[in-house]
Amino acid sequence: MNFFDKLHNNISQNQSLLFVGLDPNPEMMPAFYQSEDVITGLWNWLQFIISETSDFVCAYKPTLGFYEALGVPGLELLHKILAVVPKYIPIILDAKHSDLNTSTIFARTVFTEWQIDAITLSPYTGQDHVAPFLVYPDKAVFILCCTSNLGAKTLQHYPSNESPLYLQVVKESKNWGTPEQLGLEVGTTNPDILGFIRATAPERIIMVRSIWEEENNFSQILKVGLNSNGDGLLIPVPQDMLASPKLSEEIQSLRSQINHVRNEVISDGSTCSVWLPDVCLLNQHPQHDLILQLYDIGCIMFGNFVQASGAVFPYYIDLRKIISNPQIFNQVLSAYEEILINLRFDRLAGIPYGSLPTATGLALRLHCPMIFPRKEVKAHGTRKLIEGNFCPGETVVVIDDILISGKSVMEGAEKLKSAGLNVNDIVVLIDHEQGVQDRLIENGYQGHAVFTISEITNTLYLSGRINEEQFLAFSER
Ligand SMILES: O=c1ccn([C@@H]2O[C@H](COP(=O)(O)O)[C@@H](O)[C@H]2O)c(=O)[nH]1
Repeated sequence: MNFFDKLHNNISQNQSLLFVGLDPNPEMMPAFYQSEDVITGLWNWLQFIISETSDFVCAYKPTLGFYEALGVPGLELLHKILAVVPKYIPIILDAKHSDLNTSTIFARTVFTEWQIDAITLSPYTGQDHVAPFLVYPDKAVFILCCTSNLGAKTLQHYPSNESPLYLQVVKESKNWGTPEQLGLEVGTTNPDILGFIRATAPERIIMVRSIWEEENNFSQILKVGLNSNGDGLLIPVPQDMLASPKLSEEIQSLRSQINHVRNEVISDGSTCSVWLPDVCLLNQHPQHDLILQLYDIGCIMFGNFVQASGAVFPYYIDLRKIISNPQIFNQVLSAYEEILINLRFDRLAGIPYGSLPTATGLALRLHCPMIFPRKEVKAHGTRKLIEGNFCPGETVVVIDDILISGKSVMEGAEKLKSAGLNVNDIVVLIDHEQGVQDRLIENGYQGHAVFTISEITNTLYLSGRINEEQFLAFSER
């Protein structure tokens, strides 16, 4: 089971967003455990914490630095602790690892040998550093975006409060991994900061830190950080509570207070005016979320746009942007894949230039060879009309982005046919409708589309993304 599912199972099973730090910090160890040698005392204390809290938390978070500071016995203690945490509770190792040259080997050790579920990472070495951790599909990372440390302010708020670096970290790291694999770590006592981060990353899990430093902000912090389902936050159990002999009672009381705020957020959300259009899930398009995401990243634009044919449409679709957003690109590939698995073909062919990345992604996913017809034939070199290897007589499925008149995709298909290949099926993401499918059939092709332009506009309108005027501009075309 992957980290995300394991976490969500625990959140619903234990009805808790709380996580507990399993930190062998001798300075915080209660007096009761101090008569023994330090490692034994810490081991007994941490075991007590686990037994008192395992029914009331969604995750545990050991901090690597505390174990390392105890030397070899500390690392042995870490392994003992990892072994006694119930297997169904995910473990997030707080390592804030950031070294590029050790990331591959460190990821392997932590995820395969130590069987840790997730790890915290610092963002400054960029995606190159995070990628080795993301090659483990069942594991996750939390990117440190913001800390409450006063000394960090000059960096985090650089260059200005309107456009602070910490928000840039959030925006950039969203491109590194899916919401299931990449969450954010945010230390703050300021509800505004958490609110900005939540608005920038509505889909991410945020592990909050330091929120207990100003306890009177508690409810406000939760309200801005929780998503509309009343989750999306991982909340730490205050450190001093872990030294209490009544830990189990205290953590249950804290859980109730948090769940009270969660319920308020859920009921506020259910009476909000934008809820109504979304409420009928029965009519929701299967690719509803993908449509909204394509709109949100600017692939679907409104206005009067002149098409290659000279016609003016009330929209323009620019699917070339997808490649800059790996998470959405992945979903787009899955949507094509659902259609392709029902077709018979020997090779995939992308139509240049817009559909070459998609065809390449699909070729890798489906382990299927790819070719492409050139847009223009070079006057030098091989002068090939078609790039890639093929055998005449093979069947090729053509991949394109959008069908408007069908002209460009049919031109590509004709080039493939002139080289002795069979082309029956054309698969696109968007069908503009207005008779283009019939035109394909008249020319001997079967068109398949993930969604039509009316499905897109209906979804955008029902979700409140476009207004009535924009919606009607489509229906009246
Ligand atoms: O909104 C649009 C409209 C067109 N394109 C580009 O045009 C072709 C499809 O046009 P046909 O008339 O079917 O030849 C498509 O491949 C795009 O490259 C677009 O991107 N967005």
